[in-house]
Amino acid sequence: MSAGVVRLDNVTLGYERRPAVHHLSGAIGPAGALAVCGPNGAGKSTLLKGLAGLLKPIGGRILREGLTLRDISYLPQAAEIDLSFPIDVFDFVASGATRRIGFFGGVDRREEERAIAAIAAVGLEGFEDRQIGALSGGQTQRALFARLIVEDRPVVLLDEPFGAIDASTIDDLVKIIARWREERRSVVAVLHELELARRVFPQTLLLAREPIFWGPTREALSEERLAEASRMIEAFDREAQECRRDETDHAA
Ligand SMILES: Nc1ncnc2c1ncn2[C@@H]1O[C@H](COP(=O)(O)OP(=O)(O)OP(=O)(O)O)[C@@H](O)[C@H]1O
Repeated sequence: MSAGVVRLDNVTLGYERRPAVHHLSGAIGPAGALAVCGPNGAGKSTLLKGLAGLLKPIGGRILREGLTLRDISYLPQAAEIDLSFPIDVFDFVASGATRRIGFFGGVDRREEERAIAAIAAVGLEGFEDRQIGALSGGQTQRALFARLIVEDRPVVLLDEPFGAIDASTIDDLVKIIARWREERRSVVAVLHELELARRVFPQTLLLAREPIFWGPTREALSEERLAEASRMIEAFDREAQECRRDETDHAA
């Protein structure tokens, strides 16, 4: 699978016209593997939402060359995913085929086999009938990855896929990412685990509301650049606090 390219041209993303990330230019793919790192509040999740088409740029352009939004899988942060509805693991994983079979289409033998293979690939055999809401955090993440396998799209966006899961689950899911890379998909992952970024992703974007560095991971995650990112965010937070104080003063 040869993915197209997602190109960012001086992109600003934000909420209600308030910028959260700006001056971002670069390209992802084909078959790219990019870690997005940076302190809390750096704009990493905002960027992923922009790449997924959930947030329109308030400046600049995001171009999807040789791709449509339907070619992009997006796994939000765990806290944003509601898994309280009644569905078992098999049906949940098989629902990744919706784009191919439609909302009301039945899962045929071929799709059934895909779901079975995906469940095996993430190590969830034996859990097919378990309600999705009754899985542990690590098992849930495995099920979410299995659904991404069934989705079978050329670009995969992962927001903090390894938060609060144990080392053996991380190892298994890293293997899935390695397989996606062998299949020449593009993978973009927001990561707080810098060692994993160094191990798995050749390219890293270090973000602190604006790009600190976008390039080889070892260079992006140098001590100096990480310190610079922390300083930028601290300065930004200080400024924001002062602005809020101003607003309160004016209101008083
Ligand atoms: N829905 C929203 N409405 C308004 N502001 C938002 C919204 N989501 C995020 N923000 C703001 O945008 C900025 C960037 O947030 P974002 O969640 O993208 O950062 P992050 O790097 O992913 O942080 P973390 O590592 O803590 O998950 C923050 O100041 C945040 O408060």
